[in-house]
Amino acid sequence: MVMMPSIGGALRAGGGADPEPSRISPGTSRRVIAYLRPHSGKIAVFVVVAVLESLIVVATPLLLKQIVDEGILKHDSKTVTLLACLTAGLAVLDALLQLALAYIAGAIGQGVSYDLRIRAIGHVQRLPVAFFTRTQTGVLVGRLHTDLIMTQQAFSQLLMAVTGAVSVVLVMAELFYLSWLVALITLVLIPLFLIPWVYVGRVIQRHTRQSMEVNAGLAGLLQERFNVQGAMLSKLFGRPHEEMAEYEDRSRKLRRIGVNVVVFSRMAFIIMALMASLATALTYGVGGGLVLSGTFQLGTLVALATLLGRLFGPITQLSGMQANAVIVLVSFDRIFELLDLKPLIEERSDAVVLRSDTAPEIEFEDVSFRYPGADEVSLPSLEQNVRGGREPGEATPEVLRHVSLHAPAGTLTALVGPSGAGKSTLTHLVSRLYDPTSGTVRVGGLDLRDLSFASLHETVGVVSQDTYLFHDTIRENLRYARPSAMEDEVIEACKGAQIWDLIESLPRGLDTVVGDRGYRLSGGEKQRLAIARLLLKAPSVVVLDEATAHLDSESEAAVQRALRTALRDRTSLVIAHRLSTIREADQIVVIDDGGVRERGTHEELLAEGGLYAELYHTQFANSGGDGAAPEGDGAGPVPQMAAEGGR
Ligand SMILES: Nc1ncnc2c1ncn2[C@@H]1O[C@H](COP(=O)(O)OP(=O)(O)OP(=O)(O)O)[C@@H](O)[C@H]1O
Repeated sequence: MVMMPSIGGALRAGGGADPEPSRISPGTSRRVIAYLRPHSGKIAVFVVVAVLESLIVVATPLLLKQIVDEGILKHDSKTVTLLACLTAGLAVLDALLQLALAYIAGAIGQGVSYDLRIRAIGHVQRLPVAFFTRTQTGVLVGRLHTDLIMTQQAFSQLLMAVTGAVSVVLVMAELFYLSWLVALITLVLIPLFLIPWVYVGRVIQRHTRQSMEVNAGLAGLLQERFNVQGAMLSKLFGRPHEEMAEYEDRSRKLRRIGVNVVVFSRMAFIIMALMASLATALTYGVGGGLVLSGTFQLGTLVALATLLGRLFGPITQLSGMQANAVIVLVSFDRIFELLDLKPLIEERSDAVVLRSDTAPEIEFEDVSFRYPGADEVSLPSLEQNVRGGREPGEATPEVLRHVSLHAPAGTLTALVGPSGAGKSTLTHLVSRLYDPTSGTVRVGGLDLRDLSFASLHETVGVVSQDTYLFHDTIRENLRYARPSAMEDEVIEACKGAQIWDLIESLPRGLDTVVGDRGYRLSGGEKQRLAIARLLLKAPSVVVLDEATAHLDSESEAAVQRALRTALRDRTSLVIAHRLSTIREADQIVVIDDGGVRERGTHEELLAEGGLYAELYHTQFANSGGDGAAPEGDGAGPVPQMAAEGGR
């Protein structure tokens, strides 16, 4: 179209001026169009209705011309009445068509955002845990939620502006039909106003992306600080004035950007309104002279003036189109960026199902591992609150080196070793949170990478040290492991986990809400709930990270009994912090510096006098015991065998 700047061109130009924050990746428009394809039926109806509506827009000035020339000037009241009624009827039809357009535009806009949202959430669900360890939750949520709300609004408005484009074309055609001179003057005038408009569009584009980023960053920060753990940390260690200064700084940025966006958006409208007024004055100036000289009729002048009013209306609407197109493209681009992140852990198309009714053996064969680097799993824009940022191509060290390990079916393997030795990493590989960099992890003789996700989840159950509970009732938290579980099964699991007595004593029993992340429960209670959740799931492989937190002897004994039930007849890999667990283990594997240093039973390893014996004695020496003490209670924690004996 002659009078409209290319939106893509304006965006690219804007990107050139400020490459980082405002650049839209090449191909974004093409990908957006792909999302429109499923809605092509609705779009076709929309275009037909838009054309009909625009035809009404251009028909009215012609009717007015007839009223003046054939009715008023010829004193024909019947023609005046008839044409006036027709004009009114068209105005009503126009209103109804506009309503229909708004409905269809809304349906298309919402439909596209729905598709994009479902795709994006589904994709994020498939991303590896490494992605979540690097990404700031609030920033991610902002991108998936706030951005998409903005997109759907902008998208509907964008479609509405399309009707404006059709009107502009038809109005210009009619202008030429009525007076080529006025039409030419209009055509010359419009580009003069488009120059400042293109500039305004670029500024709006830059500010839109900046505002999305600052908004997401602030949301991320608030989410981090205003959850129970964040709030607690901030109260204990935080510096409220500095933190407040940070919030103020970000809010100030938002305020500045917001003011700029309002001013520049308004400026676009002002330019358009000014153009309309100047063009009308020009029409009456030039056209008035032409009427006086008898070149054209008064009716034509009225029609021209009306038409010009109808031209600048849609152009004004189109000026919003640029800003809306920018919002849509920027938001889509940000979601596409996320969709382009490849999930590192995928289910094979020919994945096999592991029979999980009997406990399988676990085997590590020459496994080495390093955590994936930021470039492989994350996006710099999702780590924006991290001070100092990250280095591109940042290499990560090898955490496990040539680990070979065999845990026979139905046995308990205790993992011990200094802090940072790689024990948790080893267990992460069994639940396939990560895949080894080299070597193979097998469960039941099958490579984990060959298993279907469903059977892997069914087979392997995990109880981590830091129990995570949703802000929901105890019942729902437990049933998360098996939504089909009946009430008596839930109770049975609670009894097995030694937590039923406590639940029964609560006024609301299983309907007690546990609080954000289970904050209303003690450490021991939370771990027992986690064990109940595991029992409900009844996996044949258990990966357990024992709590290191000190429990009183009563909860200590309860957790110990719960564990005994949880581990019975299962193949288990336990990061052991309690002597009783270590002593009950069929084998103890000592991990040190990413490798297996020793393995054997408690007695064998003590007799060997190696690292295990050293850790064991150091620990008891530290706690004032003589090495014989643990025999007595058997349930005492091995206080940071890890930390104190560490490297
Ligand atoms: N998500 C991660 N990304 C990168 N490196 C990690 C990650 N998690 C752990 N590491 C590193 O891997 C090494 C092994 O950590 P791991 O948690 O497996 O040790 P651990 O033996 O379980 O220690 P602890 O007893 O203290 O829990 C450490 O050097 C740690 O810094």
